[in-house]
Amino acid sequence: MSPANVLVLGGGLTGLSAAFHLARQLPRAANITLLESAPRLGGWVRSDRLELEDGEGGRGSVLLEAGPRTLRPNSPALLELVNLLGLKDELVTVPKTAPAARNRYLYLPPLTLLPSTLLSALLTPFTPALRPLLPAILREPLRRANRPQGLEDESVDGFFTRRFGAEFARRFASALVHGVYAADARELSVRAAFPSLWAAEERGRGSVLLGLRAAGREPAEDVSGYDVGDVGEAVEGVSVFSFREGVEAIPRAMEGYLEKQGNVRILKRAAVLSVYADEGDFKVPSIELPPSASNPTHIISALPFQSLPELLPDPGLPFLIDHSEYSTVLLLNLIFPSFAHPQGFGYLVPRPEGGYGAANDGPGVLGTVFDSVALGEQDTLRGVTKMTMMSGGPYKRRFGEPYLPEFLAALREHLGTSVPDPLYHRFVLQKKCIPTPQLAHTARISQLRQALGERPYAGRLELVGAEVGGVSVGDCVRQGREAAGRVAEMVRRGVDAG
Ligand SMILES: C=Cc1c2[nH]c(c1C)Cc1[nH]c(c(CCC(=O)O)c1C)Cc1[nH]c(c(C)c1CCC(=O)O)Cc1[nH]c(c(C)c1C=C)C2
Repeated sequence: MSPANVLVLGGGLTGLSAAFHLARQLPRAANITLLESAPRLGGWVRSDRLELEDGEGGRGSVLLEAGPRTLRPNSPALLELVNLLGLKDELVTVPKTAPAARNRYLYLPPLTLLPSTLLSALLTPFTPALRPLLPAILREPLRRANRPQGLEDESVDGFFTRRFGAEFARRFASALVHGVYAADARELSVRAAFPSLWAAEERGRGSVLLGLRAAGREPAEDVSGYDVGDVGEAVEGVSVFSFREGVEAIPRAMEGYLEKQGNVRILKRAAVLSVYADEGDFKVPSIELPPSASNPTHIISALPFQSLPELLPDPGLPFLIDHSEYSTVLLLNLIFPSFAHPQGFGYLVPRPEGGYGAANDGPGVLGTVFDSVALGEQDTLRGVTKMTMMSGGPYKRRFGEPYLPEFLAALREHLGTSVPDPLYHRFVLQKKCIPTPQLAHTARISQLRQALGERPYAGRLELVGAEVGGVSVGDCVRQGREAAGRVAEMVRRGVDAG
């Protein structure tokens, strides 16, 4: 049997993970081509080490992240990658007992520590800013079930308003959505964005809190089907982790592995214009592609869904895909001379009372991560404070001319303290970096899956990525692994041409 030709589109985490697992599973039975339009692989993940002086004669380096900075150990697919790529000794871990794990703040104002346990929630009357929110939490389990019959989806804001009241939704749900999707809770689908909350309401017979409590007693995802080696033990009791050289250690190590495989070709600065599906091999017209890649038997696309309607000249699929919306985030990495600030992961800022777009929005800050609290170990320059401010998303501001003093003024206001001028700062604009699933997203994705199972695709075109299976790093690498597994299975069974 001639080898299958598998084309992987997109060299972000999902595409890299797909190519990595394919190469491991089909070392001889497939030619694998990975195509990336950018000059580098890794997608939104980017870690840069910067040499710096502290202004008092001290020299050293700091690690800056332009994308995700911490990873959660609840993803067996991610732990498996750490093991297979030999990254265990590079781990930087944050124990569950550390301030960076326990303390998250909300700018209500003032900056307010969120209770992390039920007991601390009951003590919130001593925190004046949280006092109005406590009754909403205490009443929720007693509130009768109120999901309208037949309701298939609703906005995150609608969901929280129904169970906890409008004020709780504005202050808490909007901040939660800022901290994960950089989006407007009034537009985001709760079923797609927070499936565990939607399921908890069902499990708790109407009460989200009772449902979450029951879910908390269930065992974590089973790692037995994954080759996690001794990484499971290394992350026991760990809240989040990264690596000495940052999250980009993962895509760099995958690229290093792929470069050594004889049946894998990586093409950067290379994009495809269209994909035609017929009963035989796909046709991917491109002057840049070798024949094995321009007539692939299987395609795994990890491209953002926003680029797919142009790529697939098939009226059915783009119709299902075309509803994708994304958040654009303007990120500000800051290095300060060390100064005292609350010790925790960081803080989130809820939606302003008057909504977005008001004159006093300032730079539209969604939240700030106190990087050096969790990941100070990555830096060799001592005596500095590292933070990242995130802005944009639903705030309707221009991104053209970010203005540092505006951000520093916002930070001073949020922290309620004086903040020194930074030793270093950089702005990074991440355009359309997080998908924001709209209402009925889950239903559209099931229709899409069904269409891809039918002819002419018949399972030979996989569409994977944050739009389909979740936005965390663990979700992305799991999807790449699963798509690779399905393709490998088809290739082994000799199903390569419809
Ligand atoms: C202020 C903006 C943002 C912060 N992080 C992100 C944005 C847009 C991006 C982001 N954060 C999370 C994810 C999901 C992936 C994952 O690892 O789970 C993404 C894409 C995780 C997350 N961050 C916060 C919460 C509640 C979650 C969900 C999972 C969890 O409970 O850990 C809160 C949070 N995010 C930011 C801050 C400053 C913050 C809380 C203080 C920054």
